[in-house]
Amino acid sequence: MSSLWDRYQKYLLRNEKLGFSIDISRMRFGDDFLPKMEPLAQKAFASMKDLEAGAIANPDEKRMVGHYWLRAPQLAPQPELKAEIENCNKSIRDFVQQVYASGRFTDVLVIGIGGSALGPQFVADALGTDDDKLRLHFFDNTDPDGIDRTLTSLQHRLEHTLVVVISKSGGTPETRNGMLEAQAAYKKAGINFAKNAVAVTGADSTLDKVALKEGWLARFPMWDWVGGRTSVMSAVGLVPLWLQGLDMQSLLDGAAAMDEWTRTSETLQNPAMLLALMWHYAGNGRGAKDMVVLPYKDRLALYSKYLQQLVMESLGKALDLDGKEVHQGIAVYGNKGSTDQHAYVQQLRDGVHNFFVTFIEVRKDRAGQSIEVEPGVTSGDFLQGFLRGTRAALYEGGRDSLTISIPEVTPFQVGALIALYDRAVGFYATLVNINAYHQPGVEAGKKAAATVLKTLTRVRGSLSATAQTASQIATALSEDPEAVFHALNHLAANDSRVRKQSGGAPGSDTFLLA
Ligand SMILES: O=P(O)(O)OC[C@H]1O[C@](O)(CO)[C@@H](O)[C@@H]1O
Repeated sequence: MSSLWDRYQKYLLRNEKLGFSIDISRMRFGDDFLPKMEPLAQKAFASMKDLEAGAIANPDEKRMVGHYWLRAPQLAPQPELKAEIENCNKSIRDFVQQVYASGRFTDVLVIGIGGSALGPQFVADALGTDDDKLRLHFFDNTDPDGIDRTLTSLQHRLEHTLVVVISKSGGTPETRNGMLEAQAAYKKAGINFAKNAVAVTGADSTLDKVALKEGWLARFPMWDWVGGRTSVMSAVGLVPLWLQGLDMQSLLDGAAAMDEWTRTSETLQNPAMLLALMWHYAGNGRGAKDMVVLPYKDRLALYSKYLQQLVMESLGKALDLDGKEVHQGIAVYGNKGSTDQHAYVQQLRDGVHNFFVTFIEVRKDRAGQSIEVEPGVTSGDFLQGFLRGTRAALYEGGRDSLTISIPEVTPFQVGALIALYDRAVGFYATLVNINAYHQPGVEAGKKAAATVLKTLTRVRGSLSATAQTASQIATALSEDPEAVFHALNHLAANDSRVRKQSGGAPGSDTFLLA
């Protein structure tokens, strides 16, 4: 094999205009890999072209997949769609201006989950500053304590807090609960919730109807041709992030520029295709290796979490497009370098070899000048040293990595990063023949949760002043004793009337109403 320097130069792809580069030289694919994959890569380019032209690229749900049009409305397949996107963005801008002009608000509470929270959370954290126009907070769970923490931090500013409830389906229980909890807090404080609330949701969804009926401040659309995990450039991200005061036009422009670059069907010139091919190489097209995402920049720490949903919800599928059982997917985890060096990098270097790393390098250290922490050396030099050092150490240990470099964390670059992975995921899905745009598996957990809630209600109703074991209640209700036992424990921990008497073992514990 030629020297690493030669391999680096051969497999480094740069875009001078975007300041972006991707280095796949530390992935140990052989010379025959790319030629072997070329027919599949061409197939992926062709299906992406069809997708962007408005094909039903999500066959199960019979939907188009249009997140690329959000940053280039002129590419939408129908003029009405182009107009819808443009009108929506204009109405968001106008609304944001009205909010600023009113001087009523200091904070924004975003309520959403999954794709209706992760994008806004990542971008808000990556680009936020102390000069933000409005400060963002999130309810992204149905955890009562998490909700209380956020509400407590907002308690003296509730009147000046705009609530943005985001749910594409408009029926996600966690989000509905968050909304009800917020409504209750506003009511308790004597504030008119509707006059502080905004909805981002599908037309005629349950949430949409509530917002309409209660006369909320504003409603913005979420279209069925935008998936939750690729929705940050729709109203889902634009409403909260524009309110925060971020330059969302630059973010859209960065994504559009990356989209343009990644439309080339020249494999070696296409960074999204190189990513998809490297994932395929690393995991043998079966997801055999986990994707460890290591951005060396605090501002990008949530990117790993954002990518976790994008990649795992898109690629983790039981069936392929021909209905064959394949159980595809790639596990994604990561936080940030060099912090993770003091957490799990030991295992990456020496332990089980079940991963490949994606380093993300941000070339510019900071806005101002750096002090020297050692003669002639800055903190940023150290960060660079740890990145390059870890990359080299992993390679020496036989572990593969790829490196993405960006000049700095700006709205434009963040938009470009998001768009790069949007397309890489789409390409990979074609390489392994799956639908990246549905999530049938999530339904199973939702259905099971509904069953648990039903059991909980029945168990609550069956409690009396007489002490009973879980098995006794289960027999009376024809329920599973373990499910009943968990319900009883939950009730005992949260309902002061429910008493638990320990019998030394789950089967002997008794429960009664005090
Ligand atoms: O925006 P919604 O409809 O509330 O959904 C939230 C999230 O729930 C899921 O449907 C399933 O987890 C995600 O795909 C989605 O991003």
